[in-house]
Amino acid sequence: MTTAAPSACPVNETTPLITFLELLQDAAFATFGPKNFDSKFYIDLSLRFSLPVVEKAFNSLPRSRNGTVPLADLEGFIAEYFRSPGEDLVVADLPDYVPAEVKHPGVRSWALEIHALWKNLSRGVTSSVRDQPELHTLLPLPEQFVIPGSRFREVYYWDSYWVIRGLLASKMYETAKGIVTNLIYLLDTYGHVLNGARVYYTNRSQPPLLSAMVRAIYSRTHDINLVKKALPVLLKEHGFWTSGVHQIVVQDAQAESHCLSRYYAMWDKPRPEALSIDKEFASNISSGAEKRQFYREVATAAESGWDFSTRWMRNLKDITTLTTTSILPVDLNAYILGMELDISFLSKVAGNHSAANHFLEASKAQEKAIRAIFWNDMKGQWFDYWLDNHSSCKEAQLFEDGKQNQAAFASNFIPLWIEPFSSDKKLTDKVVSSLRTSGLLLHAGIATSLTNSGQQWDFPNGWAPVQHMIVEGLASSGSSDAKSLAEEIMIRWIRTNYAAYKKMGVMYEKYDVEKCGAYGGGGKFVAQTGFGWSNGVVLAFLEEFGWPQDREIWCQ
Ligand SMILES: OC[C@H]1O[C@H](O[C@H]2O[C@H](CO)[C@@H](O)[C@H](O)[C@H]2O)[C@H](O)[C@@H](O)[C@@H]1O
Repeated sequence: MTTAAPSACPVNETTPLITFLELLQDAAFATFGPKNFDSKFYIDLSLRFSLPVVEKAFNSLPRSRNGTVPLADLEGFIAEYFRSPGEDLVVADLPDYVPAEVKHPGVRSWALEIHALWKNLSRGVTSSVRDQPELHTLLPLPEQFVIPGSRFREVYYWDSYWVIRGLLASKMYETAKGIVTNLIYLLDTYGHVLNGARVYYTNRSQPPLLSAMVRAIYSRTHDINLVKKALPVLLKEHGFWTSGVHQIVVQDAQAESHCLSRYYAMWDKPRPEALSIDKEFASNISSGAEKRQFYREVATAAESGWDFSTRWMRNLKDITTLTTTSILPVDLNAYILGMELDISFLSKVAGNHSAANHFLEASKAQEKAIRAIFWNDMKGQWFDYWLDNHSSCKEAQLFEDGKQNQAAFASNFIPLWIEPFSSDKKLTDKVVSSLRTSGLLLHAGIATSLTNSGQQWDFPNGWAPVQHMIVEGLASSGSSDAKSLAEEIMIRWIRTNYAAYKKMGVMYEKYDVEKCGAYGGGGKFVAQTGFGWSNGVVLAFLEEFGWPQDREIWCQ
């Protein structure tokens, strides 16, 4: 799969296998109907025979005029010509897995069960994926990895940050390094770290946290070889996010220009892993060009990790008004600032002082840009900045106050995770009182937004990984008020999760939002233990904050 020549609106080419699996999906959707239909199941199938052989058999299936195939014929065809999703993965051995020591008696069994879940979630690819990649949508990663779980059977980019933090808490350093090696491989091969390790994810990335992973591992292991291996590709990644279609220049009121970044997927068709949903979303859009633009906005929202949220919608009730490419997101730009500081730190460790200085300077410019364009001193938050629709990276935009989106989102507080902001006590105090009055603090933790839209990245859901970044920012700041807010939030969240565990057990699949009275405001507030990145957050929390023994939160 190669990227088309640079153009105003780049689109990656698709592959013959994806095109064929989409046709199969269409036939399956027509035949089996929409109930319980999951596009991802079909796009994750692997072929038992070469594509021409499978296509020939598919084309000779009997069909009605509306595309349905007799049920038995389609089921028989799928069983004969495909391997089920997941069959091209093997459960991996984890040589560095050791039973954890947990001293606190109240939570020992919970912690040990979560720790043991690494064994359930570790995978490697089969030799067929390496030898015959054309039969698989799974990509041939060189090392073992940890998957989120459930229908997500591949490694994900930003999930891996919290997986790694959890693995470090579990002292599984080699497994953590293996994941980074895989992401380096993807970055080297495709020019960016993919959303996930599947052919259909090559057209976009996800929130860029690779440098944070490398730094977290280095701080534990002092593995200089990992740093040296990572640095050249981290430079590549920095270039990916700060140039071309990702970069927008905004000129502030003092006529100073700031370079900021946006999400921008190189795709303008339905997502192959969500084909039926995306086609349904777009069914009322009649113009071909508008449809293509809409599909790009959808894929770009997926790149943001926040798929989907009213954060990206001009009309909160209408998904077709997604306008993700026309928004400069606070969190993305905070992560890029973090990346620059990490690269500077890692370059220094590797003895490259000129690169260290260069990235320190870059970070100062990025920090200044974040303060100039996103920070709102009256409100004590950083707000996403809305561009005019279809803004190109060519013309500089003139800053206007009214273009800050003042709706409350958890992402408005992400810059606190990055040191230049958390170390600014005056600013942190302002942010703390703004967070306290934002309405986002609920019984079980921080909600992602205040709009109950039914989207998974909106109220009343709260996502542990995002929440934990804010909590870490608060905890690391010099403000005692911020530290006590961090503890307050974590205690609410961990208490809810522990109560859920006591009621329903540790596995993600067992959780049932309706049945678990302890959730207090949305299923996603639970740790989702059994799910990769949530396990990581729980273990990182336990390691970082210790067990708050005096609070009696473990006795419910
Ligand atoms: O299949 C639909 C979408 O699923 C992914 O998004 C969600 O799960 C990811 C894995 O845990 C997570 O990283 C993301 O934040 C979630 O919204 C996938 O990343 C999307 O690209 C995909 O279209």
